[in-house]
Amino acid sequence: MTPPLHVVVFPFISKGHTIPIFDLARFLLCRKICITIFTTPANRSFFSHSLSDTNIDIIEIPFPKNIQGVPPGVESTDKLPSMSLFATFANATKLMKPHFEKALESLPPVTFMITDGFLGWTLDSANKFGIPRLVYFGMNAFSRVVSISALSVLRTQVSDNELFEVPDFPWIKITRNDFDLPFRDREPKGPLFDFMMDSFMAASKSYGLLVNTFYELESVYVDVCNRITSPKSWCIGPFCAGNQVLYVAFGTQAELSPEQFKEIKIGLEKSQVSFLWVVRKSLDEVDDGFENRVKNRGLVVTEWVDQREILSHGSVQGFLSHCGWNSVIESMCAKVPILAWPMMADQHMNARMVLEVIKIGLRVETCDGSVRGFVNWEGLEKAIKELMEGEKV
Ligand SMILES: O=c1ccn([C@@H]2O[C@H](COP(=O)(O)OP(=O)(O)O[C@H]3O[C@H](CO)[C@@H](O)[C@H](O)[C@H]3O)[C@@H](O)[C@H]2O)c(=O)[nH]1
Repeated sequence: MTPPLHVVVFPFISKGHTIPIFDLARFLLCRKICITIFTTPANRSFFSHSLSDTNIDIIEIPFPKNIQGVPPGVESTDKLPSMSLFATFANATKLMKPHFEKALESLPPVTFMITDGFLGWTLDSANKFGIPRLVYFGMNAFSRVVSISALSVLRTQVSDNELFEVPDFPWIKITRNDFDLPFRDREPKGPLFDFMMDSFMAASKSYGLLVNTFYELESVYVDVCNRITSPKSWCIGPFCAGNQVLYVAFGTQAELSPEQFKEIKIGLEKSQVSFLWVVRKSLDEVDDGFENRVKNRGLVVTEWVDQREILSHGSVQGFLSHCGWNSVIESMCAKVPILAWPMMADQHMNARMVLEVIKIGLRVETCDGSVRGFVNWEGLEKAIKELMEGEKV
């Protein structure tokens, strides 16, 4: 058996950079990737608390002491007395390099690392250990390419509030004041500028950029980004939608054979999706370890639930349903697409309506292609993946 992929993750020590990385890490966990995440002692409790439901290994390495202007114990940008200390703070992280490398030495083989763009110094460590570095920058493709394209105009005399066309995107008008200091200066310089240039330089020599966006949202800007900058930007967001939950419930009357039950369990396990499965009777007399194997992403409930509330939860992105009319209409109201698995009564007609008339769902595949056929785990896994990930397999 091939060993699981192992990824080292090092978010920048600021909440706005760390929180999306937690989402990304969960996304990787769902794909059976082992994760080791780095942070500093003062951030440890935030990490442990936020990741308490996962098996992510947290390694803390000391944050440098006696950094001028940075009070002792301040290890996150939200705790800085003033953001004017940002460059000093961010530059101080470079002193963590020996600790980071010492920790890397003792880890099992690392497949790749994902480190924040502001931790540009990790590129050197990555190269030393022969580990590809993927960079996470908090910004989207639009902000990035519009800023790059505007550089030539910022070098001119254009005044602070004068609208100008962005050279590569003439339909966008911005002003010099849309940029922070020192970047809006005609000739920007200073510690923050130098720090950013170093960060961008390190990113450009890395393996790839992970962007918290999706291609369809800003395809024009992503395409330009990939044309004028390197390495490639991979749009794998939105990270916050990484934990999409499939709600599985077959109403109050449908009966499933033990064989069919077994296939559902395997299908849910293999699909790797997060799920909430409401069953009318307990899963099995024999404990086959199913609930334990899916414990970080799947929940089986045997009690009555508030289905409407579940469907209206933002994480629920799909409903594997028997297509009882109440379930269909509740799913529609909650704007949740349906994976239809009709079983009896009007449900077959409802499924046809869902698929062929209002087109708000897909259907599970039966072994013999008939509407009442047995559904094996492969057919179920395939349909779940298509519904949840848009992947036609
Ligand atoms: O734990 C639970 C289980 C069910 N529900 C609710 O119970 C209702 C279930 O209704 P439905 O989805 O229509 O399923 P059935 O109970 O199976 O419905 C029967 O009645 C429907 C309406 O006539 C028919 O369309 C179905 O084929 C028939 O099986 C829905 O409102 C659900 O929200 C909960 O709130 N919590």
